[in-house]
Amino acid sequence: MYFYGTTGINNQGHLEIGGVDTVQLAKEFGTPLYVYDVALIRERARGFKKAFEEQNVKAQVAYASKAFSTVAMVQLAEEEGLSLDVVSGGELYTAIAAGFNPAKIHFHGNNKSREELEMAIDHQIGCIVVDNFFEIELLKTICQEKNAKVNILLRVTPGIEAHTHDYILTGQEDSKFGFDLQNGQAEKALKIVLKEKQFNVLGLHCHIGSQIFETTGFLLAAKKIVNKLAEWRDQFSFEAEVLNLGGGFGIRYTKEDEPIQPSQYVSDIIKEVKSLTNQLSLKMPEIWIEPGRSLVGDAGITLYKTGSSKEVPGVRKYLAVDGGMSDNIRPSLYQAKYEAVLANRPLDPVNETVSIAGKCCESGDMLIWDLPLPEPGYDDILAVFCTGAYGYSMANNYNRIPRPAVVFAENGQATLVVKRETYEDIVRLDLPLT
Ligand SMILES: Cc1ncc(COP(=O)(O)O)c(C=O)c1O
Ligand SMILES: N[C@@H](CCCC[NH3+])C(=O)O
Repeated sequence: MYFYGTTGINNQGHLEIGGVDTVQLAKEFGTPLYVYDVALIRERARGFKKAFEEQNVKAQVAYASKAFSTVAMVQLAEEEGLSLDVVSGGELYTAIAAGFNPAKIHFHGNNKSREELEMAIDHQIGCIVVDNFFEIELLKTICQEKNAKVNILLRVTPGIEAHTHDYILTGQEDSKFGFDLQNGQAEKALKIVLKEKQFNVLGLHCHIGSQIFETTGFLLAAKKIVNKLAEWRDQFSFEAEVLNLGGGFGIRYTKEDEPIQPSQYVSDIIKEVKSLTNQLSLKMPEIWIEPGRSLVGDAGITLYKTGSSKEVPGVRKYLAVDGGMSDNIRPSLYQAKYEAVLANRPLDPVNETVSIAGKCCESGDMLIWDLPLPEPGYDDILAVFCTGAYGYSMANNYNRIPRPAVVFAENGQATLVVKRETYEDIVRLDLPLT
């Protein structure tokens, strides 16, 4: 059994997190329930920040809020001195509603709407990460209308194929994101934005993918970009103040995953950028990163109640829980793997192998295949680990299942930070036939 952060077993023999008994949590707040170990999120945030401070490099650690965006989470990010990456009007609205300092917000996205860009400009956010030629024109027009000047980064694709699931590759040439560095698009974009007085071009951004376990991809990306920066310094007298290398740092979901320390990614990246800029006599840019999963992923667990089970003789036993792909779509979408225990009796001898099914009307709604467990009964509490990133944020109402509540646990204190959806919420936007 592997425990993350403050997760462990208490005197009652129950799983606890943040000093709070998970069986009590399930009783008080119902299931399914997302629970976060706040101390672990703080530890992860401080780890990234410290890694930069130790190397004495100007930096911003921007929390990629797509991993888990709620008002309380954004406030926690601010408490920890992080910047914030948002990718939609909804995430930006959440940040503003949370009172997050707009100057530390970076806005991403491959198809930001006019309304979203206007919202970003009106709130004077820190920077807009420009993704494509269409956006350059749109942003220019809006800035002219509003007589505004914005900080921008150009998102470039450096042609890196990170070793991860195909669907979460983003740094390769054939990508819907960004300007390609090698086929001349990035250079063409730079020439355009440098001419526009509405833009203050801070530098470049790239994101090579997600759930990456090696530093090689980041270093290769840095090398390609810094080499290009040297060419651009000579051609256009442009020197980047900022180099944003995105997020994507991998975490441990199961025992097969062997992540490296955040400080390792950071120190390898810094070493590489320092050495490259030195060689090419470029000034050392600020390094920005955008971790999402690695800040919140292993700090979250989901509690479910067990329900029906079905034996397929000689094949397998299915055990159904009261959630599924509606609260965690990652197994169906990416064949993502998770580990889990019975939270109400984690120390019971493991004597069964069961496959955890969700309750959605979809054969692919399976949370975990072949999970070793003590023989489960009806109404046991199943705790699935490492659901803190892209769980709540990708939750949906398929089969009109209400989305679960979210609780923050810290120092023995449980705080409800997102209420459970109700059936009234489910029909709230529906209009009857007239
Ligand atoms: C531009 C950008 N930045 C940051 C992230 C965060 O990635 P992760 O949660 O893997 O750290 C993503 C998602 O992959 C992204 O697309
Ligand atoms: N949502 C994905 C990762 C994509 C990240 C955004 N570019 C996941 O659950 O792993």
